[in-house]
Amino acid sequence: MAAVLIMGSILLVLIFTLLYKYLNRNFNYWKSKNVFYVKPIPVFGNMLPALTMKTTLGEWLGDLSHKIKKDYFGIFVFDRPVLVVQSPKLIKLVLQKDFEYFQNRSVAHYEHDPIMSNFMFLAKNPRWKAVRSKLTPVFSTGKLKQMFPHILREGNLMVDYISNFDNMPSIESKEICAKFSTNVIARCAFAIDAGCFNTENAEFRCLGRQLFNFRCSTAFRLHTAFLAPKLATALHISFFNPRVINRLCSIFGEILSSRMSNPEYKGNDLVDILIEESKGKNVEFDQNVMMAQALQFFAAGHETVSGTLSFTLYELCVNVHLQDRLRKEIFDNLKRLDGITCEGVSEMKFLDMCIAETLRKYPVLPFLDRTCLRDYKVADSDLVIEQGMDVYIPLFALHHNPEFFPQPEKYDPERFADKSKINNKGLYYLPFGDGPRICIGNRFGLLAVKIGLVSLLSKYKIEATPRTPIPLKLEPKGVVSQSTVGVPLKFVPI
Ligand code: HEM
Repeated sequence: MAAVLIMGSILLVLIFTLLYKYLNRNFNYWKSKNVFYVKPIPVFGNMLPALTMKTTLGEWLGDLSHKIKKDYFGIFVFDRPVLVVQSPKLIKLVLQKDFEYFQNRSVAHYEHDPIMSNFMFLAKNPRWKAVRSKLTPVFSTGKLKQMFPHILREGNLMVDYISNFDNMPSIESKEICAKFSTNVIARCAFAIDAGCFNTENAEFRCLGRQLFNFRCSTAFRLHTAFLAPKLATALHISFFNPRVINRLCSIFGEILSSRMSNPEYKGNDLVDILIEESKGKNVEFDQNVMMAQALQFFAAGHETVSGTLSFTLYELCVNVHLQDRLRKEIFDNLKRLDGITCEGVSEMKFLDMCIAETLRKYPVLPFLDRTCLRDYKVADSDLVIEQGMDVYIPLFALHHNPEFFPQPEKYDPERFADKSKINNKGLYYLPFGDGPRICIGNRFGLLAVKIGLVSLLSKYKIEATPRTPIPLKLEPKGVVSQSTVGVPLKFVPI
């Protein structure tokens, strides 16, 4: 009996020792490379604050990078060494000049999944390049001009919709912005009416809500895809809820078939381009690739636009003098050009400055990620980024770094009065990323946010209510920047 107990104890100690060694096997990596690093703890590496949902991913990386004032440093995401790059010059090399080494994101890829493997955001080269070059024309200057009246119409519908709540002390403005952005994407990409302002729970809105809600399952999917990409790939943990994806596929499938069977109809939209690309000449561009792009635009477009719009409304109601200044610019412009026009919207400088400042304070993504494709020796440095190493560019931290943006918590559009002063010594302001993988929808997204703001501010004064959170807290379960409690505001007709 005693012998069995002794053997059992030895076995247990052996198992724990092996497990401990296994979990710590990579923790010598940065030391061996002579790179400054943050001391990890077994299993979690440096991830504990973000995993316990005490802080958002952006704030977590921000805390680390503000303490470590170095051009780059090593961290451990669980047991995986990752290089955090925060020198503007080095960021420029990674994103732009030496892009050939850093063409792919480190986020999970889904080769087994015919739709997800073709999502532009997730796709790896060479597939990414083929898809990106075909879809670039969707957002040409000419196409954006054609979209303008559609977006403006949705802006007017949003204003009408809010008039139903004129006497309400507080309404959830993020939800209204999301209805607007969903309608805009549906109209511009698929030439259909999502009907979010007609029906309270229109199907497109419900599906969009499910893609970025705060449920634990959504947080688990998105966090695993970004932070444990190998696990997500190996276990086929889908980036988005498969039920939502299946439903969207069936809706977009119907739209595509109906358009293909009616070739004389031209929507001047994403669907036209997808169909053109798929015509015989390009076997690579099959139904799945088309479907993936439709889904990609829906998923990427609505949360980004609605978030930026609602964060701007929030800051303008907290900083009333800025709201007054912006409204004056809008009124002057509308009076001079006799209404909201495409040229007028692009001329409004203070509008542009406000949105730039919103995107600084609330960047949509907490960090940009790239994987090094082959060993990369950093010029004038001892650093060699090895093949397979993941690189994080801490977007939120850079945007909140007092060295680049003094008093970073202050909402101050004046920072962008002279844009030539921004990113003049490398890259540190990156709301849309940069380089060949820069956001493909950036000009479209900005146009939609601008039209949304001009439509609202020309008709309503926006006020804080007792329910408006001051300061606003970001939701740790969200991978993109989202307020924990939405953005409740009061809209007072002018
Ligand atoms: C305010 C609005 C938006 C913001 C702040 C934003 C931000 C971003 C950021 C930070 C990236 C990563 C860039 C990088 O890694 O360098 C990205 C990528 C992307 N965005 Fe946006 N986005 C916005 C709107 C949109 C819209 C409206 C669409 C489409 C309708 C869109 C489609 C995409 C796609 C497809 C990618 C992946 C591009 C690639 O890998 O080549 N985005 N976006």
